[in-house]
Amino acid sequence: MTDNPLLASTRQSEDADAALRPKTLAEFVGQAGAKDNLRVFIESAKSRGEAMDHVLFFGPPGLGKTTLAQIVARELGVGFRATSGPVIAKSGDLAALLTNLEEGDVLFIDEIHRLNPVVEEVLYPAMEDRALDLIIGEGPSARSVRIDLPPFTLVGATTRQGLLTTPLRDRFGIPVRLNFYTVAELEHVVTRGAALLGIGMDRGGAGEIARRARGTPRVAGRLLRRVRDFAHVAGSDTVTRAIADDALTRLEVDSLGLDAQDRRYLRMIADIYKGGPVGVETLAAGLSEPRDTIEEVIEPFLIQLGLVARTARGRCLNEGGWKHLGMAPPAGNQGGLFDPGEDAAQA
Ligand SMILES: Nc1ncnc2c1ncn2[C@@H]1O[C@H](COP(=O)(O)OP(=O)(O)OP(=O)(O)O)[C@@H](O)[C@H]1O
Ligand SMILES: [Mg+2]
Repeated sequence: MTDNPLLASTRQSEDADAALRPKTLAEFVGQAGAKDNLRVFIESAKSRGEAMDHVLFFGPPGLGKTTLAQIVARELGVGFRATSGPVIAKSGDLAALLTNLEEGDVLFIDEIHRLNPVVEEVLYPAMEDRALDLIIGEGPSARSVRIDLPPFTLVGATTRQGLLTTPLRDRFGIPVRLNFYTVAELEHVVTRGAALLGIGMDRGGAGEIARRARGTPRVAGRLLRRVRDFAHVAGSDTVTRAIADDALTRLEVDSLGLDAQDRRYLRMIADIYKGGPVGVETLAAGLSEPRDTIEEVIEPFLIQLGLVARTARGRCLNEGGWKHLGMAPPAGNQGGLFDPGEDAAQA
């Protein structure tokens, strides 16, 4: 997912993110079910003195996968090694990472759906038997040697759980889905962030930013910084609802939290394809966006809001989508009639 400019800029803001990143489970806002379960698994692993089972975090960008991976290591009181799928080019690179782990360490592999298949093969025995199968020599004299690895916890993160191979997915004992945050949770994220950054913020201001943060803490953090700039220039030391609303409107973030890119996507389906169905490749070409960006970044939130649906025949605008654009569906349009099976499968 680093191939697209949007996510690349996301990566660049990772430094700014670091200041707001919660360091403990207690500080981590929302995702109550996931947190409760993780707490149990962490406590249990600690009391048994064993490495925790492998964990897979999956869900849209910016919901806290990397943050939780770091928290898991910290709460377990073990070392944290981080890498990412596309960076591990050869199986030898992964072997080197694995043999350098210390007992109990967390090895974090971001974008794990982008692992090279040859590298992935090395991971199977490492995850299952905590062993490494190496081939020594070449030709008829080649032999396989098994090396034991220290007990470790693999933490994988992906925005595309569906792209993981079944053997890899099955080897994670603890799969954790992250969901979009509620407005109340994001209000908490904004209030906490404002305090950490020394920004004056009243409840109205926090509520307005939270409502328009696309269900995503990373977006909340980004909007918080931008709104702070507007407040600063306006000579106000407290962000109120009016200041937040004015700033967000100028940033082209609308009442549902959709940005210009989201609206361009909705308008393309409405104006050119009369509400759909239209295939994702066609939309990608029309919007000059990579298909990945559409599927990973744009669509999940619009589907969550019920504005569009993924159907077997393509994307369709739902009634809410037409309404949000202030348009009426053309007569005879069947937008909203969709096959729920595909959405479930895509999730
Ligand atoms: N539950 C939370 N409470 C407070 N802040 C959060 C929470 N989750 C995420 N954040 C903030 O959002 C930022 C983005 O989170 P993170 O980098 O963990 O997302 P991610 O799921 O790994 O995204 P990506 O898929 O792009 O890698 C963090 O720096 C942190 O400041
Ligand atoms: Mg991440």
